[in-house]
Amino acid sequence: MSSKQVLRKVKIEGGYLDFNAAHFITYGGKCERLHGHNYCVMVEIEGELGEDKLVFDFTVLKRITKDICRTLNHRFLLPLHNTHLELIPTSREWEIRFRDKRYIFPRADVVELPIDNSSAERLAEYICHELSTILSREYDISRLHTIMVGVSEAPTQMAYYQRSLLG
Ligand SMILES: Nc1nc2c(c(=O)[nH]1)N=C([C@H](O)[C@H](O)COP(=O)(O)OP(=O)(O)OP(=O)(O)O)CN2
Repeated sequence: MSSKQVLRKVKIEGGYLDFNAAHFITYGGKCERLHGHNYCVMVEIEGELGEDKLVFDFTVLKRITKDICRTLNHRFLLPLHNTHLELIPTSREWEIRFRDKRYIFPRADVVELPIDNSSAERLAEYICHELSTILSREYDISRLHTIMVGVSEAPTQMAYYQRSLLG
């Protein structure tokens, strides 16, 4: 076979790569009503074949992605850096204010995310960063070029985030 560099892609999607969560986003000067989605996650990795003729093991990729989904499942997705919201933490609760609206959530029901809005775009970016961190810490990713995460709120709407894994 030719020794030319060939870029291949692996993708995981479906199965238990999902999480059910509550959220609202702020946009256009407004704050949505609290609602939930059955979010689905997909991951694509581009890279070169390794010795075992795999780009990256599906089984491992699914396990890590499922673990990340589990941290978001059955939680309120709190965007810690949303400047349109006033966030007031107490030892047991998170109080969230937007103008005259006020929510109080038990801390145990909240996942605190280092993002500025819980849009599908930012959730895809967050999951992609978490995944990349774990992959680069625990696996040889020298043959991998890019990683992309997609997050869908519903079958009709999905957002993607892609980043390089090189260097
Ligand atoms: N690019 C994006 N646009 C929107 C996002 C997003 O994350 N990225 N999110 C929302 C809202 O959070 C909302 O959850 C979705 O709103 P919408 O599709 O209008 O409403 P439904 O889920 O109820 O869907 P129906 O098709 O109306 O049943 C908005 N935009």
